[in-house]
Amino acid sequence: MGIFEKMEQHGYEQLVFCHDPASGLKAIICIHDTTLGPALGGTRMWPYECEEDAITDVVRLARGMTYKNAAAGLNLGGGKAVIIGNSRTDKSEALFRAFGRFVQSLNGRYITAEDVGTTVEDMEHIRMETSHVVGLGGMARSSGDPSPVTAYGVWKGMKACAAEVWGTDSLRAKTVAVQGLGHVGYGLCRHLYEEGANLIVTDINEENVRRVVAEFGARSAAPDEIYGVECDIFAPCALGAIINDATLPRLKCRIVAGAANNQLKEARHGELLRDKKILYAPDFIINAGGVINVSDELREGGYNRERALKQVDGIYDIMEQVIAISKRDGIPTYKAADILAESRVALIGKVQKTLLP
Ligand SMILES: NC(=O)c1ccc[n+]([C@@H]2O[C@H](COP(=O)([O-])OP(=O)(O)OC[C@H]3O[C@@H](n4cnc5c(N)ncnc54)[C@H](O)[C@@H]3O)[C@@H](O)[C@H]2O)c1
Repeated sequence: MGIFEKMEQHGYEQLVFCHDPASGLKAIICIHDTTLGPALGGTRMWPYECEEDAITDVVRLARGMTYKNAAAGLNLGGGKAVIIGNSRTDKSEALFRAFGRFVQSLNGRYITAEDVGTTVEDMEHIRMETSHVVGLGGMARSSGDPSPVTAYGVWKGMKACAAEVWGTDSLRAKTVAVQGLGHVGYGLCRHLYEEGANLIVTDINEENVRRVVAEFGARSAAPDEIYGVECDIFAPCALGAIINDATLPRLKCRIVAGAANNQLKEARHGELLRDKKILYAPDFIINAGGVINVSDELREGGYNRERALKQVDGIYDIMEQVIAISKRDGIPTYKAADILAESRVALIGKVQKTLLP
């Protein structure tokens, strides 16, 4: 398929190929949709085997950001960038500064941030060449590590699901199985523990398990056992594609709600969850706390944590809306989430501007 054909298929606006011979930079920036505002999305550094793979990844991720930002109620469009290279061996100040110049050349149509393979230090190099970057470390008014805020949003989204299933959003005495106790999983466990939930946890890193068992009185399970434990809620906070043909028949929960990206291996697994009467909280709806937090840096006066957390509280209402659309249209929640995002883009796109000519 030709590149324009690919762009036409899902309405991509712009694909920018960036090459800087001196630093060896080879990057692609994709702007999917700027109806709601400048395209915000991180820069991923990955050793793609071929250019085709890099293009496929960047367009998929950019489109995902349009949906995530729109559903979160942000006035931001969707974009993403990929740098082709090995994040352990190919990084240099020159490479990220060269990339920063390309971001600057887009004049604010694309705003970048950290992603897989890039760090706060890399963002600081980008910042030397452009102001269109968020999520810097150590600066006054920077938003810092997004993970605790992501965890907070997941907890809120989970509570909205609980209200639907049990008629009360209290998670007290509910049993939650958490897979992955890294930055987000740990924070989620803290909220659940403080609310009085029972925890069953797993991680391939034993140290992470020990910490959550000691601090929050969790019971541990082996990594492969977690899918089949008796629980009320399953919270995937590690890997993608964990809702699949092998795991689905083993699930004994009423809700799946966690932070991991791309939890459904295929769309049909979203249908199968619904058939099993398991309420699925679409990942990009309930893990939007991080992007809401970082985007607050762009608002008037710079980052304000209180304001950011207040907006993350809204994930509860957004999850309620997703459930309402799913019931109204008789469709699984993953589809309802797409409808919510698409209708916001369509609606705001129709708002007439009233500026003087
Ligand atoms: N950090 C954020 O703000 C944020 C925002 C949105 C989405 N997410 C997504 O949430 C997930 C977790 O993010 P994070 O920042 O906590 O990552 P992390 O790397 O800090 O934690 C992931 C944890 O999962 C564990 N893990 C890996 N494979 C496992 C397996 N097979 N079984 C059990 N545990 C396993 C790792 O050992 C690690 O402790 C990722 O999918 C990420 O893309 C994170």
